[in-house]
Amino acid sequence: MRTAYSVETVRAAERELMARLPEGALMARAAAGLAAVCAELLARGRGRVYGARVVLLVGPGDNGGDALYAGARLARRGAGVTAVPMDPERMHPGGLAALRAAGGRVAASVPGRADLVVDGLLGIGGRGGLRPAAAALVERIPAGAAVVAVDLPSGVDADTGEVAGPAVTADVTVTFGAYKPGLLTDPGASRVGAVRLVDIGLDLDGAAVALEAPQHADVAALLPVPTASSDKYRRGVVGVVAGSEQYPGAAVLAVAGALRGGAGAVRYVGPAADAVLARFPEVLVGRGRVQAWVVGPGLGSGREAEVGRALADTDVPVLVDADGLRGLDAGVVRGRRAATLLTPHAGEAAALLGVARETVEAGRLAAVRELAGRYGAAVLLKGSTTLVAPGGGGAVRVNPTGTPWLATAGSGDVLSGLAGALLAAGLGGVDAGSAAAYLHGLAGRFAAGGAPVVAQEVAAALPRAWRSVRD
Ligand SMILES: NC(=O)C1=CN([C@@H]2O[C@H](COP(=O)(O)OP(=O)(O)OC[C@H]3O[C@@H](n4cnc5c(N)ncnc54)[C@H](OP(=O)(O)O)[C@@H]3O)[C@@H](O)[C@H]2O)[C@@H](O)CC1
Ligand SMILES: [K+]
Repeated sequence: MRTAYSVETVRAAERELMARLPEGALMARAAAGLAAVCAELLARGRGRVYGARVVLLVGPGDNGGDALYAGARLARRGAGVTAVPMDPERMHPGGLAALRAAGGRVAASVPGRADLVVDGLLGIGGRGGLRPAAAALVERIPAGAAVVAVDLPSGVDADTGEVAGPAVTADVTVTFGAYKPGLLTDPGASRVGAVRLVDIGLDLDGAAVALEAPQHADVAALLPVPTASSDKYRRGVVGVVAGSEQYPGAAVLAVAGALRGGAGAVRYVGPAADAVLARFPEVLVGRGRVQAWVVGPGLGSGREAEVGRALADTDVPVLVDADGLRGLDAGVVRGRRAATLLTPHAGEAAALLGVARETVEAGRLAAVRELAGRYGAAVLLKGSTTLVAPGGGGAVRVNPTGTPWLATAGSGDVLSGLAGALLAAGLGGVDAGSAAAYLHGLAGRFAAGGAPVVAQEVAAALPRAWRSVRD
């Protein structure tokens, strides 16, 4: 897992380490790592550091201090380094002295041309939207310059990824000690560019993880593999309650996802059986015993009783998606014994929370946590960065795979079927949701290959995604 920690946790680890080290040691480590990445970028872009034009945007705190010390290192290697302060009266004194001693200069405004801009305005001490003095500097970042953010892009909230107003968009973010949730969660995540983690010696073993991003090996360890003694019932039967006369395709796509999710069998319940069977003759039709239900894709309106019936099967895991989420009763969900996984997109999450869609989009992490808490269930919030929160609180999973091409009709139906199959195989709600999102994202990338993709191609690419994870 790639793990991210809250600012509070990082600060506590920092205090503990600082108490054991000489003053300035941590900042020196941070600045050395930052300067190394900057030098690498300059060498890649223009062949050498010597003679490069480097601009430092310098905030009033330690984030600015990191930038100044790194700037001093680049100046010593022959770069022309100009520091532009947000507030000329408040600059890290030691960093400023180091930069000056190395031949760097301070200017009141951002030069019109630069090879590299180092964003040292705000780090984990930033609060709320950028104040005007900071925003004015960000607006003047010269076009064509590579932008390196120090710790995180200024204007991005470290704990939530929220972006209130202007913010830096970086090519590379050099972060210290640990990932911060805001680097992995949109809208912040789309501002960070490539993230480089610099080890400064923080000890976070045993600290509470705020957000975790599974990697191939984590997902491989979760995926069910049939053994010699497996039969179709042991592998899990997933029941799919989906589709309507108006939306028969949703049933076909949810079943397609379920079939490729490792279930022993898929049982379909609903009015689109002909369409499902025409496509997948291996599907069982009609009610019967299942190890998990997927209920909701393409149901249309007026089918609440079917959702209620699935949820009433309290010993069997249930995934509720799309139309199934409408008017979902939190009391019923909380009363279930087996896992429940809710898979809303931002609009559905907003309806459940009684807020505007924009509120969910702007604060995805808060929204998914709130929903999971209210329903006491795992919640998978679909979107540019898919998040999965556990019902009982704790680390939220963020999906690192995926592609914007997946924002296509029916893609969510495939995901539901896939996650349902993993529930049927015995995975818990968070594991099933996050493993499904991971495979679905990879399949989307494979199917798209940089071109538009349709949902059935995503389902068809799922076996390749499984293989790539298990390799
Ligand atoms: N963690 C670690 O182990 C290590 C951390 N290190 C580094 O320290 C950084 C944290 O430094 P930090 O605590 O000094 O805070 P920082 O981010 O510089 O900002 C605070 C200043 O910003 C201001 N300000 C706030 N909000 C604002 C806004 N919206 N718009 C404008 N201004 C705003 C605020 O002003 P005030 O509220 O005081 O008026 C205050 O002056 C961290 O990110 C990393 O880079 C490394 O050196 C070593 C190891
Ligand atoms: K920054």
